[in-house]
Amino acid sequence: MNEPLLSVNDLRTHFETSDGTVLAVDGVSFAVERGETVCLVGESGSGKTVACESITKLLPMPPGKLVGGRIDFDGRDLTDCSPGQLSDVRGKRIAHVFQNPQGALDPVYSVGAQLVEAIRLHRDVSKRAARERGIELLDRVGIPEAAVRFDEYPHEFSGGMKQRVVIAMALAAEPDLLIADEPTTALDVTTQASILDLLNDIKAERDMAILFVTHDLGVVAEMADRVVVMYAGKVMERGDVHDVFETPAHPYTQALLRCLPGRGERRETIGGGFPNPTDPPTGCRFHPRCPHAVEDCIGGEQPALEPANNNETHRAACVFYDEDHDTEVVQESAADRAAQPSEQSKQQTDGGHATEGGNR
Ligand SMILES: Nc1ncnc2c1ncn2[C@@H]1O[C@H](COP(=O)(O)OP(=O)(O)OP(=O)(O)O)[C@@H](O)[C@H]1O
Repeated sequence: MNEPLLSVNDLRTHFETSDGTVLAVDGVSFAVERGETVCLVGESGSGKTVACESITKLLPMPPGKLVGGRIDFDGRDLTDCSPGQLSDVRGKRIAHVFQNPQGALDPVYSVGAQLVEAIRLHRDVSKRAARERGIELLDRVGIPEAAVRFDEYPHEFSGGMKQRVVIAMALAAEPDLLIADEPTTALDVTTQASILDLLNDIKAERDMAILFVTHDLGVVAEMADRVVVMYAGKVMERGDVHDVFETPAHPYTQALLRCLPGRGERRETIGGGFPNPTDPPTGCRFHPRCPHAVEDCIGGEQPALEPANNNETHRAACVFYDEDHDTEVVQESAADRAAQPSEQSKQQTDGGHATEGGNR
């Protein structure tokens, strides 16, 4: 079998802060194959962005520290690269698109000048050829009258159009992997849908892989081939999108899926608070919020990712999938979930309360 394009193994990225060590990413493993979209999902603070930033060491301040693990990209260990080797990969083979397109564009230069620079950084072409390629790219990402708008400045573009420009700049390098971190969160629903369609079309045309970060499971359903569910710096579940949506194995994934709007009369929230990232619970990090938690969930380390539903590619980090426990206790199908109100919604109806997760 071919090696995956990207393979992240036991990645640990921590931040030293005055409150203690933030275990932002704490032993995370996943892979992205060529030409596929993998979605990283989980509540705010789960470590999705830090995991992505760790891949090309674009870590924010105060300096996050990659304290362990290995990141292999196309056969090269990125954790062991010199800054020069890393800059060959960053922006060329791996491009990033972030939530806020404003931050990615320089207000002082025209969109075209920035595109030409991005193109010439990666290709030895004349200014004229770069201009032609830039107009082609703007046209490809759905900017009307691309030749005219090429010479306009970022402030002359709407939020959705700016994000299209940023995607055009990312594509200038013809990357093998696009890391898209909540690229549509700041946009209205219609613009969001058209940008997602655009990314799907480009992926199919170019056989490009996408690592897509979102907390929106509706977006996952639109985009993902495979899903990695993160919680408090750990992977709780991963698998093919159909398996994870139809038979979610980890109680955390089941709870997240109940929060999808449109399933029942009101949008649910996951009960209990999100853990303190400097002092997360022992055992399964989700155990204080888990309706199925038993003694074995409380101590030690996060359970290993074990095959769920006898499927090697669908795995869950929950004690109920080891050989000592009865898996049926936590198994739930999409049909069961749609038919039954959850424990949390019962509590809400009974006057109990549930809180949105998130620590920022
Ligand atoms: N520069 C930093 N300094 C200290 N802690 C940080 C820093 N950046 C992120 N963190 C912490 O790392 C943890 C993971 O953050 P991260 O942004 O990766 O979460 P996320 O899942 O992407 O959330 P969101 O969906 O809100 O973007 C959080 O506890 C966050 O507060």
